[in-house]
Amino acid sequence: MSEHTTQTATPILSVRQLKKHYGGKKPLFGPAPNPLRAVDGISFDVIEGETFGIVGESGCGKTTLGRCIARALEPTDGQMLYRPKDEKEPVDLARLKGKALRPYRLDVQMIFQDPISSLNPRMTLLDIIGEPMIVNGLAKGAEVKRRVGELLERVGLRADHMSRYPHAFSGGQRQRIGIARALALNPRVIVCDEPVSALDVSVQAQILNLLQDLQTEQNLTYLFIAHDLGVVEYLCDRVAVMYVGEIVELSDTERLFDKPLHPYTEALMSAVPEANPYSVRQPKILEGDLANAVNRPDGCHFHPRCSYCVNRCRTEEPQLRELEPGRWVRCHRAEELSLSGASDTLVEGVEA
Ligand SMILES: Nc1ncnc2c1ncn2[C@@H]1O[C@H](COP(=O)(O)OP(=O)(O)OP(=O)(O)O)[C@@H](O)[C@H]1O
Repeated sequence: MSEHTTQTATPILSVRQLKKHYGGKKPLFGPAPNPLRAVDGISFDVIEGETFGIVGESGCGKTTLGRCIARALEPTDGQMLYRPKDEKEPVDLARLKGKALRPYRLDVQMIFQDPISSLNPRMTLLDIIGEPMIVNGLAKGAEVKRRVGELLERVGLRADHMSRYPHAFSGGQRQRIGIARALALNPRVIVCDEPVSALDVSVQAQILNLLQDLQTEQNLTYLFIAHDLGVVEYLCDRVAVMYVGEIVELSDTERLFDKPLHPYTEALMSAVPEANPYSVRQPKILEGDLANAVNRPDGCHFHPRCSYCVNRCRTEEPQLRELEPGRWVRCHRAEELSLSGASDTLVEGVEA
């Protein structure tokens, strides 16, 4: 059975009990310290062609998860079962290394938050986009130039820009270069790590539209990491909400924003500033800091910050369970709470 999804389509990627821990090695003498559990037993399926959002506060493990999936980091434990295009059986990206990993590694590319630091300032666009093609044997000679020109035009730049360096471009244009570089390897899955959060709002919309057009054209699958819930609501088909290395809620986007099931999701939504003058929303302040990923609170890790906390939450750790088809939640009280969604906030009878 597919875990944490009720979609019937075959997943392109099935993440199972994925862990990435830092530290915790036993010293020569004395007990091993607790590791930092950046990602701690995460499972979900991603369907081909969908945009799967990953949200949560800074430090909850989103980037670590994305980097493990793109194999920029080696997971500590768990599986990442990827279904290659012409092969029936999935391969476990978490287990493969070196040469065996190489062909599949191309299929999963990453776009980074900061287009300035992710592009080598000493390389021209031709080298930045063309070199990975050459290294991976996808093109050589004049073919490289032709492909780079095509890619630049496809992402909204000009082919004759290829002789320039990244510093000659604006933030939005640099993100377009980052997208062209990811596309150069003909990926099927792209991990987009906060791709628009460093950009001006007007430029954000252009980049999001470009990503959507590319997805339709090339049947790309996106893992979209973000903390801007507006962007997530606009772009994602399904969303996983993370808290200290774990998924606390997983749902299709529409139902998540309409009626969240986890108090943490409700608090994240409530924290989004509203421009609507008719809103009667009382923002739920998320008190305290994100729990410490080395010494997490007993019971539900969110309980010290939760306004719905009861005794059971302090002692018994909730499991991620399917409350409605396709809706997973890690909260003992999910059935009895009636939480506010993003649209639950207007004065009655007044349209936004
Ligand atoms: N190389 C590392 N060594 C030790 N700890 C790390 C390392 N990388 C990340 N961490 C820790 O892992 C946890 C998760 O970090 P991560 O960057 O994945 O979170 P995030 O949700 O992506 O945050 P942000 O939105 O700020 O990027 C944090 O506590 C972070 O300090």
